[in-house]
Amino acid sequence: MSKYLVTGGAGYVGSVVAAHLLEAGHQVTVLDDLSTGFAEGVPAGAEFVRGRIQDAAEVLDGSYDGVLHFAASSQVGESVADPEKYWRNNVAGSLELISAMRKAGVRKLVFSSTAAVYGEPEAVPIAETARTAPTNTYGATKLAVDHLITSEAVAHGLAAVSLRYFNVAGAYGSSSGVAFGERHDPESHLIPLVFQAALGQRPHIAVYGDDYPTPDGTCIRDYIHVADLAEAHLLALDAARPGEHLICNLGNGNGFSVRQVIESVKRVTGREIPVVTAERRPGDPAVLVASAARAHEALGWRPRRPELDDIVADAWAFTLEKRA
Ligand SMILES: NC(=O)c1ccc[n+]([C@@H]2O[C@H](COP(=O)([O-])OP(=O)(O)OC[C@H]3O[C@@H](n4cnc5c(N)ncnc54)[C@H](O)[C@@H]3O)[C@@H](O)[C@H]2O)c1
Ligand SMILES: O=c1ccn([C@@H]2O[C@H](COP(=O)(O)OP(=O)(O)O[C@H]3O[C@H](CO)[C@H](O)[C@H](O)[C@H]3O)[C@@H](O)[C@H]2O)c(=O)[nH]1
Repeated sequence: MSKYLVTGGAGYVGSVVAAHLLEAGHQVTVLDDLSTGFAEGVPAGAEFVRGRIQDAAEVLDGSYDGVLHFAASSQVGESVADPEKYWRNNVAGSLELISAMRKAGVRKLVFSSTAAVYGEPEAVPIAETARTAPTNTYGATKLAVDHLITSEAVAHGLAAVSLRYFNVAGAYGSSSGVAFGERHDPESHLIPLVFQAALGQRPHIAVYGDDYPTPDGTCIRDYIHVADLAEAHLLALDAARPGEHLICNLGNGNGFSVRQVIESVKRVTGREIPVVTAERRPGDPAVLVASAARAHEALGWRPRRPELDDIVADAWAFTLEKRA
């Protein structure tokens, strides 16, 4: 059994990973300022400290075996409108966290990076060796933290893994029967927005552009089940080596179009979904699909829930449970 600090463990991905760590028998402390997370999202069995990563030195000591770092501001549009918030929270916050880790002698880190570091891809599927050219401040700050981690590994022997998530989706029902899913406010992600249209909470779903060079003209993305993502984090903790910074994409390697996602939601929910076609959203690449080859080789990771309907069904079950 090991002891881990999970920053951002009251948020969507962090709460699911914290639940997986607890189920694997580990001890977990969640550090979260609840800026976008929910105290009830912290899984039972985890210690909860309400606080900021900027003050991580007050929490970390030599009893921790590692840190899983999810805490961040992560809305692309907001990052363009208010870049200072993103440089401060994501980059300066991570610098304080990494510095506190060094002082406390905590020498293992798994970091939530993003496909947004690549920007408009030159080729798909996207490998980790692809050019990094983020098209928004959010992606730029995540790339800066990746560089920060590399230099810490080289200079001070940190054992580190960055996982570059593609489109995280779905929800997780833990063995204790508690479900963890996506609750962003405002919501900007496609699947929860299509649910809102299915529930009549918004008049329709707007498809952002149907003139892309794809088979049905709508954007293609690589949707990965949050529980598959969580399993990769536990494997990453095992794979981390002192002085090395391993970077792995996390996606299924399969793409689905916006229209395919809407069709899947129709099948799963059995509901009508009003759809309108809207302008392209600025900065949206036509196709973003991961090469998951390195995650397979370096982590021994394989997604176990790659079917879009299964991902959508789990997310729908969580949405209904939250409404009940
Ligand atoms: N959801 C996705 O599709 C996706 C894709 C790629 C990368 N990511 C990354 O994964 C991580 C988790 O994303 P999520 O979707 O779960 O987001 P989320 O907003 O649900 O979770 C982030 C959590 O971090 C907390 N937090 C933010 N700043 C903090 C600070 N300074 N100190 C302490 N806590 C702080 C928030 O309160 C929240 O609980 C983020 O780093 C995000 O950039 C997410
Ligand atoms: O109302 C909507 C919302 C989204 N979309 C489309 O649906 C696709 C998926 O959009 P999301 O906003 O759900 O996800 P993104 O692909 O934009 O973003 C994801 O990938 C980014 C990297 O590019 C970041 O990592 C981000 O956190 C992650 O959610 C995109 O083609 C988008 O244009 C619509 O058509 N209508």
